Amino acid sequence: MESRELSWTVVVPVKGTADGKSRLDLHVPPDRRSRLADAFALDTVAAVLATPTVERVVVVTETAAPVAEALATLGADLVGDPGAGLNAAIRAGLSSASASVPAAGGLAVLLGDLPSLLPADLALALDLAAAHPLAVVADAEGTGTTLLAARGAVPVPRFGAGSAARHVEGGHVPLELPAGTTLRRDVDTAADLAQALAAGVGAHTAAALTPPAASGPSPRR
Ligand SMILES: Nc1nc2c(ncn2[C@@H]2O[C@H](COP(=O)(O)OP(=O)(O)OP(=O)(O)O)[C@@H](O)[C@H]2O)c(=O)[nH]1
Ligand SMILES: C=C(OP(=O)(O)O)C(=O)O
Repeated sequence: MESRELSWTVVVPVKGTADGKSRLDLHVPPDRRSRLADAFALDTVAAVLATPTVERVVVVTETAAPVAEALATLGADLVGDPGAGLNAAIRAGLSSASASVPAAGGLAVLLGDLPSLLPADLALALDLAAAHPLAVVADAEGTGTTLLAARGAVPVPRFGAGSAARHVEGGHVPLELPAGTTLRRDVDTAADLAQALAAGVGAHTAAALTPPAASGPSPRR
């Protein structure tokens, strides 16, 4: 087995604009939906920063976006979004981050819509990914991608509908993870959000769902 306990640099794309999470049909005003999208990103990045083998988190976003300052306050480094879609944003993050990845380090891409993510689940996946030059984790449906990881290489992002199969075709090895891992629980739709709430969500998402002066879901952490 190749070296374990690599330290990782993780690139997280966060749209940060008002049109994020357009499939999340909750019958709420658009500003509320975009606050929720920001909360997903904050919970995702907080979990990544709490993962012991993660050394650095690079968030690619519009640096003027309301969420950018909060992400930086958590401890993420920011890279400006080139404004040419998800794959271009990820390539910008990888190109900025790869220059400072140590020889014994790994480089990963994690999507920023995983409000249930637990650091232990990410740590396990990164540990397993360390055995492969390129690895991928599919979303709960098995069609999308939540994580790409690379050791001694740079992941090749081919995100968009059906991306898991494209990443496998591109040489990323699918990781076998325990059933129920929170790493696969991305939130695109209201049904996904219901499942995420059942698994438990981070404090930002719980707060964003709690109407003022009323009780709502309790944060898990
Ligand atoms: N920086 C950046 N991040 C993006 C971009 N598009 C999507 N993302 C992020 O990538 C992750 C997964 O994206 P999607 O599920 O496609 O999110 P989305 O575009 O907000 O959602 P839909 O409108 O429902 O397609 C989320 O963390 C998004 O914030 C982009 O153009 N730039
Ligand atoms: C962007 C992707 O996922 P989602 O289904 O969350 O949009 C993807 O898997 O490429």
